[in-house]
Amino acid sequence: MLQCPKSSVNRLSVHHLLQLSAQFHQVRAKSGRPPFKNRYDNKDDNGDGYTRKRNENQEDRLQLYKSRGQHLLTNPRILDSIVRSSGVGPGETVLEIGPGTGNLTLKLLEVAKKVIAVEVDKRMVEVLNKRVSERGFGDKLTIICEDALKTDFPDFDLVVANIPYGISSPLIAKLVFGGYQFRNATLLLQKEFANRLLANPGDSEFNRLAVNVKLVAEIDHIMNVSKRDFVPIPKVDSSVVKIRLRSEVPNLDLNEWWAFTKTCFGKKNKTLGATFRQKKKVAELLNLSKLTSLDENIEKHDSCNRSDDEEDEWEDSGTGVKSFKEKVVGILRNAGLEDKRPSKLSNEELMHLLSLFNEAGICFHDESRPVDINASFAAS
Ligand SMILES: C[S@@+](CC[C@H](N)C(=O)[O-])C[C@H]1O[C@@H](n2cnc3c(N)ncnc32)[C@H](O)[C@@H]1O
Repeated sequence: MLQCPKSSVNRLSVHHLLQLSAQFHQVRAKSGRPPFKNRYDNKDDNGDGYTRKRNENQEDRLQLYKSRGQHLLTNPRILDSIVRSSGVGPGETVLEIGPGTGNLTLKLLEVAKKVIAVEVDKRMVEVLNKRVSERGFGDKLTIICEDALKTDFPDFDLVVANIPYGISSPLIAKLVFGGYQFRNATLLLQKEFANRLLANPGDSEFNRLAVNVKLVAEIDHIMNVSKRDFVPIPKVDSSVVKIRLRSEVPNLDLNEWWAFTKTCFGKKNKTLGATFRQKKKVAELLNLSKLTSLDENIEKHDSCNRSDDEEDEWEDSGTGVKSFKEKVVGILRNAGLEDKRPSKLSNEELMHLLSLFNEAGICFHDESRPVDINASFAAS
């Protein structure tokens, strides 16, 4: 009788599956019936690293960890569609984040000039290396065995990747704000996350990440992918999106913009009036504005822009919190935005509001603190 270990199916190692399979084949051989052929007996390497694992002893213990987002895309039709929709050409270098066992990498190597694969898991890298050299593509592949969020990427033309979903926000922020020049990024993302990225002002999913990414890039939906196309099957469906950097981006201080959108979208369903009336927020902005006005250039600029009356009011206000709050809310009111929710505003409206605040000497970015894109976008 076949015996299945008591561990759950998700934790069933390939080693156990091989044992089960061997027992099954022995029973069948004893019964005199011809050997049973299943899809795991195939020698073909049709982009399914999992299939090969069952044929090769050294890979038979490779466990896939959910914590690292290790869901391998195994449907060759979807893999082909992703490569086709990326538009990668024979002269181009592709950056792939999280190549895993190489299902997508092998498809990319067939058409690209070069692939740079960034993979954090050494065990995956071993399998990838082996499969790629067996197919004679070794010269075209560079593997960087590091955390994609902690390493600088070499030059590339395109990104094509089934990324670990847990790092989607900071990774996309790194790609679009990291100073990289590339034609486009074709990414497989969790469907809900993709919907948020694709959302427009007024949509319920519209959030800070969408606001920020749309400032510098355009995003298109390419296709949906069923959870059943992955091994192991995840809980969620996926979507492929294509991100293209805009050729012209607004001329603004990105640190200031990120800090501003963080304030506005802190509670995205609150009106801006309610957000900017919060005592803590008012005190924070007041402190920041005082700090910033110590800067020589800003001091000059402020003095030029403030009337004597305004200057007196600023200085006479003791802690200044009350008059500062009135000033902040006054700006919102005059702009007709006091009762508006940030998720209903276009980027142009938000940029206009930021310029009004800045002109009034109200700043959002604390220059004494270094900006960490990973941390800043981790929770978007
Ligand atoms: C969703 S799997 C995709 C595997 C393969 N591309 C496929 O489609 O079959 C994500 C891969 O990203 C790797 N990974 C997870 N976190 C990473 C990180 N911070 N940097 C680089 N790779 C990472 C995982 O080890 C895993 O191999």
